[in-house]
Amino acid sequence: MEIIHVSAECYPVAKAGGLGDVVGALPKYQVSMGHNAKVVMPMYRTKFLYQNEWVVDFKGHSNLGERWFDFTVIKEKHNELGFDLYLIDINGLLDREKVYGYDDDTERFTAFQIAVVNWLSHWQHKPDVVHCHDHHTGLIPFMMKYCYDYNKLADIPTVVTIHNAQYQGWMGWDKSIYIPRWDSWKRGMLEWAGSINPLASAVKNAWKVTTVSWSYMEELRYNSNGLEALFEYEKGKCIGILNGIDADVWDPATDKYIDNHFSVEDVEEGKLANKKLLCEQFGLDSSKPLFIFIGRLVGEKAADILPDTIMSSMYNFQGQANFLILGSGEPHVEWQLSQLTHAYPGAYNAVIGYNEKLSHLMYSGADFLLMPSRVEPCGLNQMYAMQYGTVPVVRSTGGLKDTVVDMGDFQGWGIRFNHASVGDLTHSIWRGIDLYNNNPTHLEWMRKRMMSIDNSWENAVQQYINVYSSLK
Ligand SMILES: Nc1ncnc2c1ncn2[C@@H]1O[C@H](COP(=O)(O)OP(=O)(O)O[C@H]2O[C@H](CO)[C@@H](O)[C@H](O)[C@H]2O)[C@@H](O)[C@H]1O
Repeated sequence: MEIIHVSAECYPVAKAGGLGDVVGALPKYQVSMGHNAKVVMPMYRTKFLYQNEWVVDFKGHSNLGERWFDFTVIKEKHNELGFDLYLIDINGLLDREKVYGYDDDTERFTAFQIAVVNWLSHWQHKPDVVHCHDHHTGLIPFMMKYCYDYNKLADIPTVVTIHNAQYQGWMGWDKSIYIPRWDSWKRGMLEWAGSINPLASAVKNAWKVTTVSWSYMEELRYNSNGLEALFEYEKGKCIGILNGIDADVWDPATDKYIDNHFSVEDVEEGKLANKKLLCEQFGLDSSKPLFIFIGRLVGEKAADILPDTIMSSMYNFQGQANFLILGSGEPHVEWQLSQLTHAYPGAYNAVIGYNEKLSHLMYSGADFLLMPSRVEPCGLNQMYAMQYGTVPVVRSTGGLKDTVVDMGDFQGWGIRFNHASVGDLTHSIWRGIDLYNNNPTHLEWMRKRMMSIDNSWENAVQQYINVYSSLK
């Protein structure tokens, strides 16, 4: 099958979070199973662009309201990622270093989507499916059906995958002129609650909607930032498919970012060697359990409860644990987490920023990973942690619920709790400290158990292929 993935992120070209990981891996595994998967994304000015060779595939032009723009589609020459990678360049809009966070993100991603459909409309043949990811590509199913210039694409099946329904790309109706000439009788197919809502539009117009875990699919019907009724109405075309993890990147036996490789057999020795490195680097005590947090410091991840949880753990458990945080996000949380380094030298440290290499060392050297997320569609961190024998300490929600079984349950290997609160998280940290200090044999068993779980992409890929096939 020929599958076109359209996304704002794709690792290692540009990644801001889990979306990048998924779009960097899923097409590669689809290709390895005999399909012809391609990715098209914006041409940001990232390292990957300058380190690889490109050929021009197409040049076109279009309008964003009254603004005329030229675009160029370039293709990576040597199939470095294991699939065809296309980048779309639009000067003045996409030629930036970061993926998101600019005042004109609406204009940037709308122009990107227009360029994608324009490019597809010039193809001599039709792909089997156009697979859009998140709201940045959410207007594409509408454009393919209802924009006069592009509705020859209307019979190509579209699938949208929701990685995160918190962000929906809302636009005021004044921006409706950005969308190329469209059938104004269909305005309802763009709208939700008075705005143009690209995510809602994707759910309405795509032939099939998927999200990244079964539990999150259920949750969307009662907690999806305003779209609950829509998910209830459209539930017939929605399906949950759990993400996999990319074993080429996330395997403690081969990980290019760590020096001390290990596998199930030598997990204790391997992890300890990495833990010692980490503790040396961050002034921590490797004889005590090491709890880490990696991720965006935002409300959705409940990063705001970390400072108080760390203070309460330091007070209640009298320095029996170490903490190391890596992340960036809301400034007041960044500030609080930085300040704590002065309060607890030797037991706590924080790196504010984004650091791919350090994240690998942390997954491999830590004992416990904290994920108190308020919302977690799938969560990759806990799956990476499990692959590296690090016990996930997670709130029972979304994909966390689907991938982690509490150690109190039959053959469980994780720690789960119910509320994103300082009390629940502190209690879970205590369960971790107790396990580490008083039951190391069971901890070792849990590490081996979680490392032998198969979270590979192969299974998920087959489910996506089944979805595409059902649309033929
Ligand atoms: N400061 C930092 N330095 C280095 N690495 C960092 C980092 N902050 C985050 N990361 C990395 O970014 C990724 C985060 O992935 P997640 O899936 O946990 O969350 P995210 O909310 O971005 O993804 C959304 O999409 C994914 C994919 O579908 C869903 O799993 C998830 O639930 C949903 O919220 C991991 O690879 C993590 O290691």
